[in-house]
Amino acid sequence: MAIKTLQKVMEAKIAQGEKAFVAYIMAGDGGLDSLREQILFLQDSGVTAIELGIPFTDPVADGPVIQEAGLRALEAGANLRNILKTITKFKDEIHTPLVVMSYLNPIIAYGIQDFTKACEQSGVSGLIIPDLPLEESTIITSELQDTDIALIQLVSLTSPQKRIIKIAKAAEGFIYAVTVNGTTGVRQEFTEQLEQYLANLKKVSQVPVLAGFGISNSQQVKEIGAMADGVIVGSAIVQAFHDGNNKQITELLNKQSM
Ligand SMILES: O=P(O)(O)OC[C@@H](O)[C@@H](O)c1c[nH]c2ccccc12
Repeated sequence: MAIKTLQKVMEAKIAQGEKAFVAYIMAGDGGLDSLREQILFLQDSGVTAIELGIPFTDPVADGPVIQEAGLRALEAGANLRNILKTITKFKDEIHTPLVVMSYLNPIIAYGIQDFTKACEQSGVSGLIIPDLPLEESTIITSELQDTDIALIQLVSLTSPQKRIIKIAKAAEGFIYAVTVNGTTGVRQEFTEQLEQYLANLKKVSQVPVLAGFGISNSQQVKEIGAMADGVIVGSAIVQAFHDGNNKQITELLNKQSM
């Protein structure tokens, strides 16, 4: 299996002695019209990849900030289909890999084959499907095989080592190391186990290991970034865009200095 673009981009960043930074946004929060602007803003800010959240009525892994953003996006009429269609319109302007994060339900409703085709047409480089366990992932990996779209696997603090090794074997793009037990959203403190957890993942994984959940300020970006190959920041960016505080996002990235 050829190495996919998303992974190559991550590896190139890391090879420069830098850390990867993935910024999550809720697609359609602020209306579908603001999607282009938000993506280009993050691209200009120098993020390594952009994670596009698809709004869903039952986002079991999400905390209040992303839940509310999802409701606003749904109210604005955003859905998987029109989000992908919107991106297709300006895909030539996007040079930063896009990762679609969706729960399984909207993908099944779309139809897996049609969804995969639409992702290819809009230039999507990766997928995160948090409620699709590795054991069932063939329903989509069979469609992704001949594409340049990577299915990102998630690992949690409670994953047993045997499972971690299994996931690492199947991993492509990067491994998403969830850093908290619970839902997305800003945290003040992280478990003492974090360093060991991430070190172990890096040891068993052939692909970059990125840490996400709870990371919201430059101090945390730096500290947790140092333990992994990079970080993923969601709620803090979603909130900043909602507040019109783009400067805060720039600061988060500028002080990255990892
Ligand atoms: O918001 P946080 O705590 O910074 O966490 C990242 C996260 O938002 C993003 O990657 C994400 C949003 N919803 C998810 C559901 C599952 C896995 C990951 C996600």
